Parts: sequence; C-alpha cells; structure tokens
Amino acid sequence: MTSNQTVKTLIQGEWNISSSHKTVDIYSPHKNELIGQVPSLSQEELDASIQSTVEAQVAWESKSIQDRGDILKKWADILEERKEDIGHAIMNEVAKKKSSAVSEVTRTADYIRYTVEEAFRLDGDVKRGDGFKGGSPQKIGMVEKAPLGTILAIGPFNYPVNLSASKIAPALMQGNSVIFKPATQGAISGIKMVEALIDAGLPKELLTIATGRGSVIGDFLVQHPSVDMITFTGGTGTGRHISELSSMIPVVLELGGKDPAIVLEDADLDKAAKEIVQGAYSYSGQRCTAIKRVLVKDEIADELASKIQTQVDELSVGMPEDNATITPLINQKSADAVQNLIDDAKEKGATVVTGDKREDNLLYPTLLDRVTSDMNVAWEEPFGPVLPIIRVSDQEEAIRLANESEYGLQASVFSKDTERAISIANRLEVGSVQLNAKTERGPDHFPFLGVKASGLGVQGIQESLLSVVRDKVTIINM
Ligand SMILES: NC(=O)C1=CN([C@@H]2O[C@H](COP(=O)(O)OP(=O)(O)OC[C@H]3O[C@@H](n4cnc5c(N)ncnc54)[C@H](OP(=O)(O)O)[C@@H]3O)[C@@H](O)[C@H]2O)C=CC1
Ligand SMILES: O=C(O)[C@H](O)COP(=O)(O)O
Repeated sequence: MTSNQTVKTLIQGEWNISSSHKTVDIYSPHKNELIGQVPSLSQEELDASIQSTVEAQVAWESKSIQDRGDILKKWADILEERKEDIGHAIMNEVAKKKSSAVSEVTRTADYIRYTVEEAFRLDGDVKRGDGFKGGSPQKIGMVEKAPLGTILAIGPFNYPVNLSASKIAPALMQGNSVIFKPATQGAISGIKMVEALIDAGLPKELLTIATGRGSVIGDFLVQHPSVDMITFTGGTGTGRHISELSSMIPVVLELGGKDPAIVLEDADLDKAAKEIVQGAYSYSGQRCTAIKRVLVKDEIADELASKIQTQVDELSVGMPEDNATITPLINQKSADAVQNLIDDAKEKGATVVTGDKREDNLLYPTLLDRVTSDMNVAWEEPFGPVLPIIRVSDQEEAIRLANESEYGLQASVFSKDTERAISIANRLEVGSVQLNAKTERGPDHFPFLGVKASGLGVQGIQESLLSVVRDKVTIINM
C-alpha cells in the first residue's frame, strides 16, 4: 500500500500525511489483513502542530459557551448520522461485534450532548470577604472556571471512539484545545470521529491528531512543555510511566482492573450467574470493567459454577460481522498472554470447566474453577475471555482476597441481604461497588474512577468537565 492510500491525520490545521511519508500499518484483528495506514508523525511535525493548536485555543476560549456547545451538539448529530460507517470502522479495526460497535457511536453522541448541557450548569462562585474572621465585607471574590489550555487526550484500543470523545468533548466544551493521541489500533476510527467534529464546524487548528506508535511519540507528547493536562485511559504500565514522566501538570488516569464478583451464600444464583457471564465475557473480556475473578463461598461454589458454565456454553463465538459475543482478540500477543494464564493455572491444579480452545487469536470463552492464590490468573488482568473461580471459606476471606489485588477499579457483591452487601462494599478498596449487578462504567454521568493501580482522578461527565479547568479568582475591593 502506498502513502496515497494512507488515512490523513489532522496536523497544523490541515488533513495531511507525514512529510516523511512514514506510516503505521493497521491490520484487522479478525481478517488478519491490512485495512489501512495512518501517518507516523515526526517530533518536528508534532511540535509545529502543537504550536498551532496552542495558538488557536485563545480564540476558542473567547467564544461563548453557547457557540461552543452548538458545534459539539452538531458533532453529536453527525456522529449519529454516520454511526454505521464509523461503527464499521470500529468493527474492522478492533473486532468488536457490529451491534456494539454501532452502539459505541450512539453512546458517544449521547455523551457529548450531556456534556454540553452539564457544562452550561457548571457556574463559578462568589465569596464574601467577611466570611472569614477579620475579613473585610468590602472584598468580594469572583471564582470562575478557566480552561487549563491544551489537553493531551490519550485513548485505548477497546473503545476507540467513546473513550476518546469522552476526553475531547469536556476539554473543548470548557474552552481548551486538544492533542489527541488515538490508540494505533483504533486510529482510523478515531480519525473518522474527528472528521465529524470538523464537519460540525470546529476550527481545524484547535485539534491535533497525533498518529504514530505510542512507544515512539508517547514520551515526547507527555513531556511537551505546551501540554497543560493529560487525560489517559489504558494499561497500568503505560499509565504509571506517564505519571512518572509528566511534571507539574494535572493527570487523570483510568487504568487496568481485576474486578471481583463476591457471591455470598444468600445470593440469587441465577441472577448472579447471568450478570457474571455478561460482565466477564462481553467484547471477549476486553474491558477494564470486566469481571475478572469470582470469589464464592465454598458451599455454593458447585452450583454457581454449573450455572455459569451453562451460560458460557451458550455464548456465540465467531466473527464481529456476525455479532458474535466472543471474537478474535486484538492481536496474537494478547491471545498468547491470556493462554499463558490458562496454562499456568492448569499446571498448578485449576480445573477447566469449559473452554480452553484456541484458533489463532480467537480464544473460546474459558471458565476455570478451584483457582488458588499461587496461580497468576488469580492476580493478573487478562484482557480476554477467561474467568477464574476462587473458592473461599467465608466472607472475610473474600474481602481479604479482593483487597489484596494491586487493582481497585470496581467490584460486585451478590447477596439478598442489602445491609450485609453494603457493609462489605464499604470495606472494598475500589472506585465503585455494584450490588447484585455486573461491574460496568455506565450510566456515563456517574463518577468513574479506579484507586490503587487502577487510576488517579475521576471521570464521568461533571468530573471530566471539572478536570480540565482551574479556579480563576478575581477579587473586587469595593
Ligand atoms: N480504567 C479504564 O477506564 C480502562 C482501562 N483500560 C486498560 O487499558 C489496557 C488495554 O488498552 P491498550 O490500548 O492496550 O493500553 P495501552 O496502555 O497499551 O495503550 C493506551 C494508549 O497509550 C498509548 N501509549 C503507549 N505508550 C505510550 C507512552 N509512552 N506515552 C503515551 N502514550 C502511550 C497507546 O498508543 P499505541 O496504541 O500507539 O501503543 C494508546 O493510545 C488494559 O489494561 C485495560 O484494563 C482500557 C479501557 C478502559
Ligand atoms: O474501556 C473500558 O473497559 C470501559 O471504560 C468500560 O466501559 P463499559 O463498562 O461500559 O464497557
């Protein structure tokens, strides 16, 4: 494929390829064929584009919030009009089943609309000087929310449109400009999403799409002196690296997880099994919020395992075009990593209840029982369709194992005794706890956060809007 088949990126206010003609190949995970190329930008090109994006921010900030909102609402409408086309790109690039790929686009349009409305409601504050002992009533403090400047938004492959727009929309709405670094596997979808934004009327200079491999351009972007804030979703290793490199700027990190489902003896086991299977296996387990281990009381473990197995065996396995739930993983390396976890558990005595079958990067949904703490799958995050069942003797052991993980994104607790479930929830070191339901991010206006190795800062619509502004205080001395 030559460079004239390369998908153009947005640099210095123009849709363009790299002047070096260097590109990165994008292969479809399930067809295993080249589906396009994106420009591999040099540091010099990025630097020039960041400069023009920084300069464009001044005029954008001075626009009225209504005008900014109009452009973003139009963006949402265009995304919805193009949901099939963009959904198709997502499906091709990350092997997400067609219906979920399309609903990722409509979910994104809804997210943008809510962001606009929420931004209208986020007013500043007025402080009285005499509210503090000795303060003068002649002093009035006007506390406004000012944009931080230029936001570096870095997204992961698994939601290449939604998790990018959920960073870009709040940043723009609050008057910032944006450097968008899409995941390489997902960059074509990300570019299509930005095309819709430009067609909605966003000034082109206001956004740079920094295409190229994160391993090549990532450190340069993160350390760029014109970046005023970083918002990142991706792996914990990358997130840690970014937080070490960045200096004196705010950073929001949404990282990996090892979400436990704690199932108590008084739970509705049919409901628990259904929620656990949906939570663990949708999009082949490639979700940070996927249920990644079951901690179950020994006395009900056989029954629960059997109910989970029945449902796992009903999951459709195949291609994203056919709307299969289990589709090929993002690449061979990821499939190898998941397979290694399964093999390690088997060697150490785990029981394969179902699954453990592989065709290239297509892994069949796998359920492991009698997983113990010496097995890697008890602790590591598999970004794939494998679920370990860990049997516990009592509630205390479940809480201890849940909290022993380095991760702390979400957890589920299944019990008919709500007070008991809440008291367990209060002891879990995670961002959110779901009572009697699977772990998941939505609804999207709820705060979404991870603690420990799962993240730093909070997303969610209001929280994301607040993460890209600072207080600007003007004191009137009457
Ligand atoms: N908590 C949450 O909300 C979520 C967490 N995740 C986590 O993300 C992981 C899977 O996503 P994946 O895309 O593989 O994650 P990665 O961490 O591999 O990549 C995420 C993004 O970071 C970029 N990147 C890579 N190196 C650098 C660097 N040095 N500096 C700056 N950016 C860099 C990548 O670019 P490139 O693609 O070019 O390498 C990509 O855009 C899982 O661990 C999952 O749990 C995923 C979704 C949601
Ligand atoms: O990337 C992820 O995994 C998401 O943040 C989780 O979103 P979901 O729970 O809506 O799939």
